[in-house]
Amino acid sequence: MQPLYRSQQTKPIDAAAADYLQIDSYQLMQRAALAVYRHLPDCETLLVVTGPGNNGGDGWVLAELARQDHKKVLVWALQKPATLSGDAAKAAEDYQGEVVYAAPAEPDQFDVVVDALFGTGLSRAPGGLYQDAIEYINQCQAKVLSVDIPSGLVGDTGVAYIPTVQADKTVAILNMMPGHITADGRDYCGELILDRLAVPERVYADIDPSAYVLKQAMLNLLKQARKHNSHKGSYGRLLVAGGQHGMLGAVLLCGTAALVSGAGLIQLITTQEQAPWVPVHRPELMALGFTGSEHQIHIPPADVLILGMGLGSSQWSKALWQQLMTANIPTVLDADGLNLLADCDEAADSIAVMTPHPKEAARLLNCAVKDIQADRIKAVETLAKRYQCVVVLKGSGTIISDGEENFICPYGSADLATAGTGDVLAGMIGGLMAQGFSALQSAQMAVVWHALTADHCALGRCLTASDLIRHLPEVLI
Ligand SMILES: NC(=O)C1=CN([C@@H]2O[C@H](COP(=O)(O)OP(=O)(O)OC[C@H]3O[C@@H](n4cnc5c(N)ncnc54)[C@H](OP(=O)(O)O)[C@@H]3O)[C@@H](O)[C@H]2O)[C@@H](O)CC1
Ligand SMILES: Nc1ncnc2c1ncn2[C@@H]1O[C@H](COP(=O)(O)OP(=O)(O)O)[C@@H](O)[C@H]1O
Ligand SMILES: [K+]
Repeated sequence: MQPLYRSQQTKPIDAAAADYLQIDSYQLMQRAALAVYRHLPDCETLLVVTGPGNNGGDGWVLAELARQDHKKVLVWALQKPATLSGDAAKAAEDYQGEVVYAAPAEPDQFDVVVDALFGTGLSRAPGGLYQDAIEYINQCQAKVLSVDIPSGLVGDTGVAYIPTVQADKTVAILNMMPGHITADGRDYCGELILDRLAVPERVYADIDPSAYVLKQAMLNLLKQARKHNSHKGSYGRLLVAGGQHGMLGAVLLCGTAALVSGAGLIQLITTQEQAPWVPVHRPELMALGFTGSEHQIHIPPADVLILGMGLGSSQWSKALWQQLMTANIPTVLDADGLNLLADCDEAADSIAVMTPHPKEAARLLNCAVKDIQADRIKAVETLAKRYQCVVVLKGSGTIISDGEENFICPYGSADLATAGTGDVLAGMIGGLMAQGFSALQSAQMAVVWHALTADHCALGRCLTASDLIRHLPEVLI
């Protein structure tokens, strides 16, 4: 799996790469700039906007390459060459073309704008001249190519400062960062290309990544899952509990998704009044009614429990939650199941996977949603360590953690931002666990499958949860 590194880790990576290639850091910068130059869209005229560090250095080198390639190039230097240091100073010195120190008039004279303002060294929100430059770039009609990462986007977290360069294409050099694909990342990078400068991954094998990128190939495991000589009992017994009065849909979506994901036998637990309606909506699903606090539920044998979708927070909800959480069944905890957990101090040993969206994660960690989004990896890791389970932090660039390693999903889109798609995801995770996949594998495969289904449908508008379930099998063909 493709590793993702934090900004602090990029210096040792650069050093290891230079060492492997037996070149110095300036030659590495030249290679980086050439790599980016090769990904430049077809153009005659380009503006290269350079900043104070080595990202700017890449820009100066690229500008000279373009000049030698007979393009009409203009460098807009936010920092005067005399005040640059190290490789960036050398790069500026080697540039033989035209330079300006203020915003060029007629921004539409350029076919392409190269954003070489900030890379991994961004340390705060761009202000003053830098803010003006980013706003200028964003107003240009030209195609925008960002060197390494769009300026203003924080590589470690994917938080986009206001303003951040809105790139059409981003060429990441040597390594990718979590911020390229989680939180705001995918809204700013445009087409994302990684150029490893022909340095094999093993060269930085001793540098621990911050996370890994999940891959479509994970789903191959699913295609091999069914033996000829098997029966429904081979694919597990699953309980799906939730759906207080008026919320039957949540458990129905979850149970149906588990069914389509291949679980053998599925039983829904909902209110006494709603239970008879379950097979009317979906004949393959069995149902059990829970009347309330006085009712000691007879819990059927089960390999996995999915708890919380539409569960609510009433007395009925709490009583059902309490009984099921102490039933010692490996549990996928979602939605209100998580909110009830946030309200109690009890240990919850049976939780195998939890699937919070940022608001649910914020309740569990007793902080604000913006604190979760400010560092999604830290949040998911903290939850995984605290609850000793696999945690799936949903949203753009869903992150999975088992407390040891983190995995980010590069697929999916805001087409999934619609009621009930989270219930579907919980059902898929539980459905895969019932078939014998580990909690981590199930979370990884379900997240990828769920997101790829949205990409496969590519509606560019809301994908309803029911349609999502209907299209799931198409991704496995
Ligand atoms: N090392 C190598 O061998 C290679 C590196 N490569 C390239 O180098 C890039 C990393 O370079 P880098 O470390 O110099 O960081 P970079 O992002 O250019 O800027 C840091 C400067 O910006 C400043 N600054 C930060 N935020 C600011 C703000 N809001 N407003 C104003 N200023 C702000 C910051 O100042 P400070 O925070 O110290 O005050 C510092 O002066 C990397 O992304 C890749 O493109 C490739 O060529 C491959 C070989
Ligand atoms: N912008 C987005 N990009 C990618 N996936 C998204 C986006 N918005 C929502 N999703 C996905 O859609 C699902 C929504 O889940 P959730 O918020 O729990 O909804 P619900 O509770 O209504 O089922 C999650 O899997 C989430 O990752
Ligand atoms: K940049």
